[in-house]
Amino acid sequence: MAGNKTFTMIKPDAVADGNTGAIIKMIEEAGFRIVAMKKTRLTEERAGQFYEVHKERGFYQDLVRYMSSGAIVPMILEKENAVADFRKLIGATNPANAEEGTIRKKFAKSIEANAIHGSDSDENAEIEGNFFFSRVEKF
Ligand SMILES: Nc1ncnc2c1ncn2[C@@H]1O[C@H](COP(=O)(O)OP(=O)(O)OP(=O)(O)O)[C@@H](O)[C@H]1O
Repeated sequence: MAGNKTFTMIKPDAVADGNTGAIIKMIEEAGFRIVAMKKTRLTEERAGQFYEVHKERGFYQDLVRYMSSGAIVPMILEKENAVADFRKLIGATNPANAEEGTIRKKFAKSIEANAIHGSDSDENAEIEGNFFFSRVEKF
């Protein structure tokens, strides 16, 4: 039976450092199927839309600048219990608190340049996936 879905994107620091392949390997080895994937770049305006929920936070402007500073690799992933299991695989937002064996422990540089994003609910996974991919790309 098909599992449920989550959305992720490899962030500019990790793509620029050449860690895309290693991160995708960890994701697939953890049992996630890649439903959709591309390499693209966000304008400041689109990055601002994506992180709109953080608009009032002090780090918002820096985050928008950082997220539009280089290429990213967004993906839709499928697995049983996808959202929770993926959050476990990526580890804590701040890499200083991320557990051994997590993607952020291995690849994140700081609380901002933390290598990867993972949706925090089924509802947001759907919204975020639709932000990057059209219906025909999701197979
Ligand atoms: N205090 C902070 N200073 C700088 N950047 C931050 C800070 N807190 C969060 N961020 C950045 O904003 C992103 C979104 O913050 P959020 O609290 O939603 O974390 P998260 O859910 O772990 O991350 P994501 O949504 O990217 O998976 C973080 O991944 C990080 O890049």
